[in-house]
Amino acid sequence: MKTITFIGNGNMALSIAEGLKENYKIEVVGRDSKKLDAFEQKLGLHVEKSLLDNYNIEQKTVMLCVKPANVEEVSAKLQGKAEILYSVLAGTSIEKLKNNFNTSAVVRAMPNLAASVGKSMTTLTGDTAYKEESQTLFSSIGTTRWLGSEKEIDIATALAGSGPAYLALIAESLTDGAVKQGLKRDDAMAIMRGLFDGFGTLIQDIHPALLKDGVMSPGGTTAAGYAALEQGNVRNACIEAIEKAYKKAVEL
Ligand SMILES: NC(=O)C1=CN([C@@H]2O[C@H](COP(=O)(O)OP(=O)(O)OC[C@H]3O[C@@H](n4cnc5c(N)ncnc54)[C@H](O)[C@@H]3O)[C@@H](O)[C@H]2O)C=CC1
Ligand SMILES: O=C(O)[C@@H]1CCC=N1
Repeated sequence: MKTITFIGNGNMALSIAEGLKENYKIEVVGRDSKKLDAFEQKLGLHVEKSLLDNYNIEQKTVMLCVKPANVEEVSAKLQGKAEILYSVLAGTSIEKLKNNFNTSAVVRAMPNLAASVGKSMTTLTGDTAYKEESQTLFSSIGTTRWLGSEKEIDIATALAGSGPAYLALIAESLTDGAVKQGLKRDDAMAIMRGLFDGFGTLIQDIHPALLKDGVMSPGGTTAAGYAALEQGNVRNACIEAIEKAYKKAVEL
């Protein structure tokens, strides 16, 4: 069994480790032994746990899962040269990773929160020698797509990395709208969840514009609601959300 060494033991590390644990041996490296114990407990199987100080990454397959601002501090504590460094850090360039970490190869990955339910949309880019291995690794937490440049993965970060938060805003506000009109909160929540479940399947095979055409009856309810969304500039707000998130990724 190949070993994957997680550096960082937060939400993303745990979600990815959940997907990998059947087929890979997991090691985890962090700052706090209590948090490492909690990670092991949540994962539900024995993992090799180590503290960060002077940890040796020689020839290891590393999964870097700390925050972008921690790169300098974390890399300074490591020894040895990794075989490959997978980084899930938003907006952190391969050049910056290579300048800080001693590693033969780097692949950037951008999963999303759905990794925790095995349905992440993960984009990948970096050393093409690891294209296949990275796709195999990350397909254990959902769907993968290899991209040809770091600019593209920064845009994909805005779309699919941050996307669950945008859809959550839509989900919450539509539910609030139904409550405002008099639907009970628990009924509104259950109906919203059913809506997203069905929509998630439908959108796999149909263009969004055609889906909309299929729902909208002449002079009907959908046309009335849809016009209100257009009046509220929701389309433009979505386009701007991607622009702002992409620019932030470039800044990080
Ligand atoms: N949460 C999400 O939906 C997504 C997050 N990401 C990326 O995943 C990375 C981790 O995010 P989360 O797991 O959500 O955050 P988290 O806060 O749950 O985990 C961060 C980890 O970094 C460790 N850490 C923090 N400061 C440190 C330091 N100075 N030295 C050593 N370790 C330190 C923490 O102990 C923790 O284990 C981020 O870089 C983020 O850009 C990528 C895709 C989606
Ligand atoms: O908000 C963030 O910066 C991270 C990257 C994508 C999702 N969460």
